[in-house]
Amino acid sequence: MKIGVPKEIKTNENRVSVVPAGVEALTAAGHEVLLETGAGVGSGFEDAQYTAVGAQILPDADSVWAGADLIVKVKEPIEPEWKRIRSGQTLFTYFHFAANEKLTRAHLDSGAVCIAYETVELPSRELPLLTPMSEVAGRMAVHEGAKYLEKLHGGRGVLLGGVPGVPPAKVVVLGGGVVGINAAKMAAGLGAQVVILDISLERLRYLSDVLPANVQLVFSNRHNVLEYLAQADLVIGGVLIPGAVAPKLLRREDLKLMRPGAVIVDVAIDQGGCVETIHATTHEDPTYVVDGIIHYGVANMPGGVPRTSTLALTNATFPYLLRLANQGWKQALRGDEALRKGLNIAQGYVTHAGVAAAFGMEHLAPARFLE
Ligand SMILES: NC(=O)C1=CN([C@@H]2O[C@H](COP(=O)(O)OP(=O)(O)OC[C@H]3O[C@@H](n4cnc5c(N)ncnc54)[C@H](O)[C@@H]3O)[C@@H](O)[C@H]2O)C=CC1
Ligand SMILES: CC(=O)C(=O)O
Ligand SMILES: [Mg+2]
Repeated sequence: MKIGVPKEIKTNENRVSVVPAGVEALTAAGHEVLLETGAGVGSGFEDAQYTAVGAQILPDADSVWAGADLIVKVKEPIEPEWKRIRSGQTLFTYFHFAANEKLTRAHLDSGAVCIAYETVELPSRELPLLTPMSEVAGRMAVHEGAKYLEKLHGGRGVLLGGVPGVPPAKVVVLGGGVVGINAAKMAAGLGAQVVILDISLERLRYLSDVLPANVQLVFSNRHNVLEYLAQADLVIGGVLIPGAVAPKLLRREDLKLMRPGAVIVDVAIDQGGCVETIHATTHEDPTYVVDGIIHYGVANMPGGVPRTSTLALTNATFPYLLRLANQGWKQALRGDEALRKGLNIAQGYVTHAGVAAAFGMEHLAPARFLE
């Protein structure tokens, strides 16, 4: 099969979807890898490292998209890329369709098969292709939050860990999944006083076993969210209903309860965000202020640390990519229930209930396309 690796063009996105080790395994299995020149440079991989293991380097994105049966990316194709998508082509990447109707309609119109990293789901309910980036973003949310709490950046001027004689900052984490546990570990390690709110008692029990004593576990309901919000210096949003638009846990009027100069890092922004006043921002211009509260809504946070993120992402995605290449999408999805849950759009139809619900559309079960 011909596998295309375009250079990511979303602003400040320096990850790449396949590393040289992956190309080596794909070419050994008899596949051709078409890589856009410079695709790996932002993650520290030169073209020569790819050609050494059998990749063909193509001069531009048009030739990669035109030549490949299977396109593997990191981020959703953005508008300038839409005209390149061909009917029948398979796309394997993050899409986050439920947050963006225009994106969804463009992919429906393309006739392509869209398998979304973020909804591949194991029987344990783990999201194996989202997990590594949620680990990165959860950890990074604390760095970013600490930075914007500095006075220079408009924050309250509070140091997360405090110092002897001065109490530490209060960090409230909404959702105790992968983002939540990673954020909590980092914030707690810096000495902050952390609260995680989640609706899953099973998850709260697990978190109480593995997290240190400066992390409090609280059941998430509106009453409790507002109580902890009022004391927070930093709020980190990490709730998720897989594939669906994120529930809004903070409303605009709630910001008035918060301390001026407090910071919200809404990691859940890629599914629309869990804060009513959040909108997507970029690494170049990551924050804005509403009612005195700093909002951070970067939708590709791991793109800011591309070396770590590319290695972490491709460790997880590669086995699935190899299966798609070896078997073709239909056979690979027939044999793997987890990967089948990744099918969001096929040949003009929505195949994921969460995406369909976001826009009041109908959806067909993936099985309909695998006969
Ligand atoms: N902005 C970025 O660059 C990135 C964003 N993300 C996003 O971060 C979000 C979280 O991802 P993960 O932690 O991997 O998800 P996860 O599935 O591991 O955790 C989500 C948690 O939210 C909890 N939850 C659901 N509804 C809730 C509610 N109403 N109140 C409180 N808790 C609730 C669930 O019980 C679960 O524990 C996703 O939208 C993901 O796409 C992930 C990586 C990078
Ligand atoms: C998960 C995601 O959207 C990202 O890593 O950019
Ligand atoms: Mg994202």
